[in-house]
Amino acid sequence: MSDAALPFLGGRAGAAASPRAPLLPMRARGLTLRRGGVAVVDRIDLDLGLRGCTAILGPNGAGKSLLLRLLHGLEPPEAGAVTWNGAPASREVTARQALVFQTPVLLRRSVGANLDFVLRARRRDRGLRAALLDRVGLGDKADRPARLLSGGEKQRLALARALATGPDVLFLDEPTASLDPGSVLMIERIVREEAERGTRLVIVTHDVAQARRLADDVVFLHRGRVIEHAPTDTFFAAPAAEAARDFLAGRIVL
Ligand SMILES: Nc1ncnc2c1ncn2[C@@H]1O[C@H](COP(=O)(O)OP(=O)(O)OP(=O)(O)O)[C@@H](O)[C@H]1O
Repeated sequence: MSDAALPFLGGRAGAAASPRAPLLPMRARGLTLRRGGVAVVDRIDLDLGLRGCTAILGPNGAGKSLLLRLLHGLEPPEAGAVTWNGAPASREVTARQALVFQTPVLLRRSVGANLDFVLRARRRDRGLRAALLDRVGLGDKADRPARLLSGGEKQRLALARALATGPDVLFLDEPTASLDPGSVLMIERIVREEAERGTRLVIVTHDVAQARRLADDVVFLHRGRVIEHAPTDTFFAAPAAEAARDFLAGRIVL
C-alpha cells in the first residue's frame, strides 16, 4: 500500500487531511492596527523563515501582543496582510497554529480533562494525554482540578494544551513571566525541543536573557514598528537601533 493510501493516523497533522502544504514561510506586509486613534501596530513588514525560534522584544506597550494576535489571525489588521506560504490568513491556517497567552486559558475541569477536550476537538489520539502531561511535569496531577494548580503548573498545562493540537507554529506571549524557576526551565526545554522537531516558534518576552537563550533571530519592536530584525548573535553584539541599545542597557525606553 502506498503512503497516500494509508489512513491518516494522527501525528503532527492533527485533524486535517495529510499530507498538507507547509505553512511557512510567513510574510506580513503593512500590518496596521489602531487603538483609540493611535496606530499601535504601524505598517509592520515581517518575514518568518521555515524553521527556528523568533523572539519579539520591546518595551511595554510596543505592540508585541497585538502583533502576535495579528500574525495568528485572532484579529484582522486594519491595513496590510499576512500570508502563509503564499496563502492568505484563514481559519484553516489559524487552526494549524497555537497561541499560549501570558495568563493561561484553561477549562474549569481536571488537568486531564483539559487535554482530553483538545485531543477530542482535534480528533487526535487520546493516548497522547499521558505523554503530554509527563512532558510538562504534570503526570501525577491528571485528576486534580486545573484551577487548583500553581501559576507555573497552569502555564505548563496551557502549553500542553497548545502542543496537543500538534501545531506547525507555536506563538508564546510572555509564557514565563513571573513563574517559578522550575517552570521556566521546563518551558524553555520544551521550546527548544519543539524547535528541533520543526515546529516554528515565535515568542514574545521581556526577558532579554531568555531571548538570547532561545531565539535564532530577534525582532525589536518600538511604538508599533519593527525597528530591527536580526540574527540573535548580531542583535546582541551590535544592536543597530538606538532604542534597542537603550533597551538592552536597561535604560527606560518610552
Ligand atoms: N483594547 C485596547 N484599547 C486601547 N488600547 C489598547 C488596547 N489593547 C492594546 N492597547 C494599546 O496598544 C498598545 C500595544 O499593546 P500591546 O499589548 O500589544 O503591547 P505590548 O508590547 O505587548 O506591551 P507589554 O509588554 O506591556 O505587554 C499599548 O499602548 C496598549 O495600551
